[in-house]
Amino acid sequence: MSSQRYFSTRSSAEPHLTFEQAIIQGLAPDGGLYIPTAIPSILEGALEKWSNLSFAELAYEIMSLYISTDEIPSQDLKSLCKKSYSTFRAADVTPITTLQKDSGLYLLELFHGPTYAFKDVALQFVGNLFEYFLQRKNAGKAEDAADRDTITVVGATSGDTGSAAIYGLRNKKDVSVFILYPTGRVSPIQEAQMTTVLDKNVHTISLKGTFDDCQDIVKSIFGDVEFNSKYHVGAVNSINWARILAQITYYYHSYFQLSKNLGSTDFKARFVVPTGNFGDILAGFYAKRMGLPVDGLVIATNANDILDRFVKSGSYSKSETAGAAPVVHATLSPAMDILVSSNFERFLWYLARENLASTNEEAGSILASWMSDLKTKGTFSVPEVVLEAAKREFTSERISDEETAATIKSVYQKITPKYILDPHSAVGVAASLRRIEEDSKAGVQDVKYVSLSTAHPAKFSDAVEDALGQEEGFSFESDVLPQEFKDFSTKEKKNLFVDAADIEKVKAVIIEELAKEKL
Ligand SMILES: Cc1ncc(COP(=O)(O)O)c(C=O)c1O
Ligand SMILES: N[C@@H](CCOP(=O)(O)O)C(=O)O
Repeated sequence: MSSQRYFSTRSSAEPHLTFEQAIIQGLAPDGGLYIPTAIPSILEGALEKWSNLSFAELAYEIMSLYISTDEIPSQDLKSLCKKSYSTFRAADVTPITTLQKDSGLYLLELFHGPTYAFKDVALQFVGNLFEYFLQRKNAGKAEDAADRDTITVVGATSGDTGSAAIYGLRNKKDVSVFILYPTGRVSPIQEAQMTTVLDKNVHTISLKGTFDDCQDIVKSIFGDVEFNSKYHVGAVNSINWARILAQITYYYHSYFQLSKNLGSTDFKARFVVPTGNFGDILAGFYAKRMGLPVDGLVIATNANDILDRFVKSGSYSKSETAGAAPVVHATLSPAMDILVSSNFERFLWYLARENLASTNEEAGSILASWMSDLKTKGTFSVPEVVLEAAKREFTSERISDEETAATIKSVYQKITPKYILDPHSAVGVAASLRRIEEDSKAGVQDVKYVSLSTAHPAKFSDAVEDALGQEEGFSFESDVLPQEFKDFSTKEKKNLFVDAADIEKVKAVIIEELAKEKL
């Protein structure tokens, strides 16, 4: 198969990169996100052929459609997939569990990886992929050679990407990791997961600001040509195409599990995704476009609802009402407290290309214009034809904190007694329950809702304790906390602090810390 090439959402006139180049580059020089020149279709009979594969085998089959053997030989890619998913606690890696059979509600548990959040599925793979590319580039060079290829990973997190990236990249040679997170806006467990990793090449930076401030600084660092060319900046956020690619697998794997569970494929599969940066559900979009029989993709947001507002209005606006200042709400699901969903740009490109543009170049220009308006005016609107196309791919629900807490409680009490949801998963389940009720009233049948459970409840004690603390016999300590989390309080920690959303201060810290690594 000829190798896929990758180009920027903002200008396909730029050089088309190989898979390796796109992964190492992370973000395009024009600020755009890399997308493949084509979304491959699965072959006739693939669904039947793949239905009994292991997660790692299935990941290989899917990734092979985007990575040609002249870039990564089959055996190497199989080994990368096998290694990446050998670290998961569940035999099925991402098992499906039945929440409520009668109403067709299922939960896709994505939190059985090393850091107990769905980010592990991609970041275990990304860490091994970076290592693979670097080992290949540095083959034959001395361990201390000055000309070794290196990567300085700079990532932003609202809580889960950070630890998943650190656990995916720690102990990797020629890699340094810098993770920015908003001070006081991640959970204690999320912070401890990051700051208790004392490896010399791992650095966490607590920054006074929001996740969006951290994300904007990361993107600006990628745009700093001099800094980037000197330090070879790498991306672990979902701006990196490898993150999206690796997340496609669990849509297929869960569909196969559900088909086996039901003993039939005669159902309509609808995936409900608690959404913040749009990377998780975008993988579902690719899965569907490739040929997975997906009857619907539902965006479930918390009060930070830029995506829900877009789906309902066609306006992509930082402010909730015209003229008002943008606000990032602190919610029970903090990892989704995101103002601008950076990955939405990839989907917007397909909307522009398929509904407005006659060439890729024209679509890139439209995207560049929309992104420029978003930056300068805080908003842009799309034509009706584009909004209608968007709604054929995604619908959306906005879930309040009250509904989130009520859903944690109702699942625990009656829907699936004693099952404990984390608040992000509860956003998705609340949206699913809303849809199930609507379907019932409308007489819609044969729908199965797969709600993505994106984190283990142990990572969000406040929300879980608030919702369940009064339940007889409930104990967060004994019912929820894994032993490894109990040890955090006594572990040594290291952290760095930046007192403002200031890119120069962040760059200075990175430079200083890189120098220390060499001592
Ligand atoms: C636990 C959890 N759930 C859901 C999300 C939303 O995923 P995405 O950002 O890919 O939309 C995130 C991160 O954003 C998360 O950390
Ligand atoms: N919720 C995320 C925010 C960053 O999302 P990403 O998918 O772009 O890494 C987090 O947990 O950090």
